[in-house]
Amino acid sequence: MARTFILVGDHYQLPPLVQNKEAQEGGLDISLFKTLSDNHPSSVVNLEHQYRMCEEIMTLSNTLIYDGRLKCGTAAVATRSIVIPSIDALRQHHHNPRSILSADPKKVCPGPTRGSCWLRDLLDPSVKACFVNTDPLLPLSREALESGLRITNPCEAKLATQLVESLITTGIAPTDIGVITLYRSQLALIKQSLRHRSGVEMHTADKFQGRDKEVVVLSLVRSNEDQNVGELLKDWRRVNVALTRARTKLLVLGSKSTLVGNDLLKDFIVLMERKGWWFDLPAGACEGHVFEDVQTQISGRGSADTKAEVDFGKAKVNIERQALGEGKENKRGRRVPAKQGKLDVSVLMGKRPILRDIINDAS
Ligand SMILES: Nc1ncnc2c1ncn2[C@@H]1O[C@H](COP(=O)(O)OP(=O)(O)OP(=O)(O)O)[C@@H](O)[C@H]1O
Repeated sequence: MARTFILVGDHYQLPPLVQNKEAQEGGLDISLFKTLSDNHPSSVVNLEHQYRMCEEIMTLSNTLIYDGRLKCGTAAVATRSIVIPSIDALRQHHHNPRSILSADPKKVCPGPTRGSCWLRDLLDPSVKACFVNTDPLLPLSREALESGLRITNPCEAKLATQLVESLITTGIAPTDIGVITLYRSQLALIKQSLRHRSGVEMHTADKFQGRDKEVVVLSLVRSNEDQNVGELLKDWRRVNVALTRARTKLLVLGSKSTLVGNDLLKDFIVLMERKGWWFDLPAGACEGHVFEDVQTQISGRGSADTKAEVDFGKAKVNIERQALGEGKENKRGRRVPAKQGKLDVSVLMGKRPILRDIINDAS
């Protein structure tokens, strides 16, 4: 037996998911690492230098979670910023004299000029950490409850898609881009609209743990009148993971008026406002630009293909049907209906909101 052992880890991030009730009651959802850290603080050594995030991005978790203990490993890490090879290419997401004829003149973005084009402003390399407030788009930016169970935010999905498309248009490699969201249903929506962008990694926060990307677009989803941020966002370890995956650019899409309903997220909002790392989207932001594929999926206005005139909600339903096997062909080429089991959600969930969110995440 060894006389000394060293455990390396970070109990400020998510622990393994323990679903078994007996195991939970026996305390197995608390890691050995956390137990030892809490009981023997004098034996803990903090590894303070990090080499992933520029200073602005590090400041978020440093202020909210790590009590200022983090430091950038080198000056180069602290000051790093994204290189956008051809910002002028954003022009191709703007209307030309012909396409403008079929657009709503009140919403059209006139050109990729700083201060008047939200995509240009957010893509600027000087924007390293930014809260992108969706409240000016209300009621369009409200969350939606699919089948009374799955939470999505179609407006945020559209904004995330446009940001990713713009990053790629301006020369960022798809493999340098990550999209993070809390809910699997929201992830399905974004994956559907970015299905042709195979290099972009899109995961829930839980699955992104341990990974990083040059740029991360984070969709927080929740936007409601009750200031209900949901159980997933209430776990500060999940928030910590989500805020620490980007190296040079982190764009957080969310509703200020909803997120201030939770103490930690309120602190986050206050910090972002105080730092000026804040962007209020202009009303009509979703419709001001030209995104061929996105437009056709969401509003059907982008092309003459009438088959594509489906809204985001239906697009999502389609992918879910594929996942269930519905509509697959059998050997004779006939369409076969999906096998469906019925789940009595009210019996399963009772009054347990955390379970509702976990089901959302796992479905
Ligand atoms: N000494 C170093 N010099 C330069 N880069 C480093 C160094 N150590 C780590 N990095 C970089 O920092 C990032 C984070 O490192 P790593 O994934 O090992 O950290 P971690 O503690 O496991 O992170 P997390 O648990 O938050 O995912 C990686 O992109 C890695 O390449």
